[in-house]
Amino acid sequence: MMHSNSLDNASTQSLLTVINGILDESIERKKGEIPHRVVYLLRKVVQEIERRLCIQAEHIRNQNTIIKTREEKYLSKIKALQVLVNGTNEENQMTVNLLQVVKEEKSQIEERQKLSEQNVVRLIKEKENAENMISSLKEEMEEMNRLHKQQLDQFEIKTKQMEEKLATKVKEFELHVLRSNMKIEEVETTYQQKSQLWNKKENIFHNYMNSQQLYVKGLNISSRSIKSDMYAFQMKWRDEMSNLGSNLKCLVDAADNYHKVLAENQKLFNEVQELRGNIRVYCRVRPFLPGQDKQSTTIDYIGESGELLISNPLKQGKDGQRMFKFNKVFSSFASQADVFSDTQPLIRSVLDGFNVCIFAYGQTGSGKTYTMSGPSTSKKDWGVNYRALNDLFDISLNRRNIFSYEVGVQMVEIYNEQVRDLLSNKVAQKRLGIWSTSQPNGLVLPDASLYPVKSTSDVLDLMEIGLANRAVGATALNERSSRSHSILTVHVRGVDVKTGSISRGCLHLVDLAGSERVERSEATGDRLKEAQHINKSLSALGDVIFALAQKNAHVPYRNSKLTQVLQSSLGGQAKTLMFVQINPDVESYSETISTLKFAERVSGVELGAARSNKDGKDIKELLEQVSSLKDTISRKDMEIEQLQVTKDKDKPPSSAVDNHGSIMLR
Ligand SMILES: Nc1ncnc2c1ncn2[C@@H]1O[C@H](COP(=O)(O)OP(=O)(O)OP(=O)(O)O)[C@@H](O)[C@H]1O
Repeated sequence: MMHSNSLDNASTQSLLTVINGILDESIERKKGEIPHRVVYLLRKVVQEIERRLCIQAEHIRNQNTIIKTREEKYLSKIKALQVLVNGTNEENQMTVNLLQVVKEEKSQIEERQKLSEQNVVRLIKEKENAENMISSLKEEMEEMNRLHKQQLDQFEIKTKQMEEKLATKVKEFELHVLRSNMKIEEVETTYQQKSQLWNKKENIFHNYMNSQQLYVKGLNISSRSIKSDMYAFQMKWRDEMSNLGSNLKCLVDAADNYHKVLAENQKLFNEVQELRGNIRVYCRVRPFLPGQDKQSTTIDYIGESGELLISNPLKQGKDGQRMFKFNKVFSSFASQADVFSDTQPLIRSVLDGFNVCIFAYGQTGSGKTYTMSGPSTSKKDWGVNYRALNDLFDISLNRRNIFSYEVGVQMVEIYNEQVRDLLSNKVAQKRLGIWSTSQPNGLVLPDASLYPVKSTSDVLDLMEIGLANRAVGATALNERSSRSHSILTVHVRGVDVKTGSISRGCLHLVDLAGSERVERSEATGDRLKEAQHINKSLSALGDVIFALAQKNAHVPYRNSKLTQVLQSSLGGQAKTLMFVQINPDVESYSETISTLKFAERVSGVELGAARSNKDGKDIKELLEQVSSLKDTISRKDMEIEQLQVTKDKDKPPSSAVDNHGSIMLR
C-alpha cells in the first residue's frame, strides 16, 4: 500500500513539474507578450495544486506510518496470541475474536486506503481540470495577442491618417495665418483712414457742440420768455375760469328758469289763442273739378285778412255781391300743408290739457273729407287729421323729458241719430251710450273702442279701418257723399315727470255730413230721412253755438247726438275751429251763401276763456319746484367754489398770488 501512495505522489510531482516546465517554457518563449497577471494567476494555481498535493502526500505518509505501527503492534499481538493459542482453547477462542477484530480493523484500513486512492483520482481530475484551464487560458492568451496585434495595426493606420490630417491642418493653418496677416495689414490701413475720418468728424462735432451750446443758450432765453407768457396765460385762464363760473351760474339760473319759462310760454301761448277767440272759422274754397266750367265762379275776391267776396253771376251790381269775413280764407290753390299751418297751434293746446274741436262744415262734395283726411295716405296729401296726430307725437317727443304722454284714439260716426263705433269689428253693434258729463278718464263715449297709439302709422292704420267702416251711399249730388258725421277723438293724458301732476286734453276731429238743404238734394224715402237727421243735427250744432254766444243759462246740447258727443269741446273751456268748405261753381251759389251765413254767425261767437284741465295741486307743486330749483342753485354755487379752490391749489410753485389776486413771478 505504501508503495502505491508514493507512486501517486511521484506522478503528481512529475505532472506538476511538467506544468511548471510548460509554463516556464511558454513564459520564456512569449516573454513580453503574455500579460503578467495571467502568469501570476497560473503560478498561483500551480502553487495551490502543489500545496494540496503536499498535504495529501503528508496525510498519506501519516496514514502509512499509523498503519505500519498498528501492523507491527498486531503482529506482536499475533505472536503473543500464537503463544497463547498454543496455550488453551479459550485463549484460542479469544485469539480468534481478536483476529476477527484485527480483520475488521484491517478492512477499515483497506477502506481508508480506498478513500486515499479516491482522493488521488480526484486530485488527478483536478489536475486535468487545471490543465484544461491552462489550455483555455493559453487560447485566451493567444486570442488576446491576436486582438492586441490587430489593435496595434489599427492604431498604426489611424496614427498614419492622423499624421496626414495634421499635416493638412498645419498647411491650412499656415495659409490662414498668411491671410490673417494680410487682413491685419488691410485693417491697419482702414483703421488709419478711419481714424483720420474720425478726427475730422471730431472737429465737426466740436464745432456742432459749440453751435448747440449757443442754441441752448438761445433756448434758455426763449424758455424764460415762454414761462412769462405761460404765467400771463395762466392769469388769463384764471379770469376765464371765473367767467366760466359766473356763466355756469347763469346757465344754472337759466335751467332753473326753464320750467318757469316753459309754463309762462304755455300760458302766453294760450292767452294768444284766447285773444284770437276760442272759436275760429277758416273758409276753404274747393278748386274746380276736372270737367267743370272754370269761368263761372262765385268767388270774386279773397282778402289777406279773411275777407271773401261772393258774387251771384245772375244778379248785377251790389245786390249780387256779398262780403264775408272769417279768421282766414284759403283759396283753391292752398295746399294741405298751408291749411294745416294755421291749425297747428291748437294741437299744442291739446298737449297742454285743453279740449279742442276741429270740424269741417259744408255742402256735399265741397271738400270736407279732403281737408280732414286728405285724398290719399301719402304724406303730401295728408289732411288735418293725420297732420294733427303727427304733430302731437312730435311735440310729445320733444317734451319727453318734462311730460310723459299717453295717446288713445276713438272713432265713431253719427248716422240717423245713432252713434256707431267705427273701430269695432263687431257687425251687430249695440247702441253706444253718451255721458252728458265726461267720465274721470275724459271719455264721453266710454263704450266705444279706445286704442292706444304710439305713432302716426298706428293712427293711419286705425283710420283706414274707420273710413272703411263709414256708411257711404249714392245721392243725386255726390256718389261718394257721406251722410254721416264722422268723429275721430284723440285723448291725451300727460304726466309731469317731475311733479306727477296730470293733464288731460281731448281733440275732436269731425267730418260733418253734407249741409245741403233737403229740397236741393232731391232725396225721398230713406235718403230724405237721412237728410232730415243731418239737417237736424247741424241746426242743433248752430243752436248750441248761439246759446253759448248769448251766454244763455241753458245750452241745448241734448238736441242732437252730435252736440252731446262734442259737448266737452264746445263749452267755455274748449277751443273750436270750423273749416267752412265751399264750392266755387255757380250752381252751388245759394248753398254757398247759406253755408257762409251759418259760418259767419258762428265766427262772431265768443265762447269765453278756455281753461286747461290741470290738477288743482299745481300751485303747491310749482312752489315745490321753486324750492328744489333754489336747492340746485345753492348746490351749483358750492361746486363753483370748490372748483375755484381746486384751481388755486393747482397753481405752479414758482408763482404766488398777491392779495389782489394777481400772479407775481418770483
Ligand atoms: N282742395 C281740393 N283740391 C283738390 N280736389 C279737391 C279739394 N277739395 C275737394 N276736392 C275733391 O272734391 C271731391 C269732393 O271732395 P270730398 O269728398 O272731400 O267732399 P266732402 O265735402 O267730403 O263730400 P261728402 O259730404 O260727400 O263727404 C273729391 O274728389 C275731392 O278729391
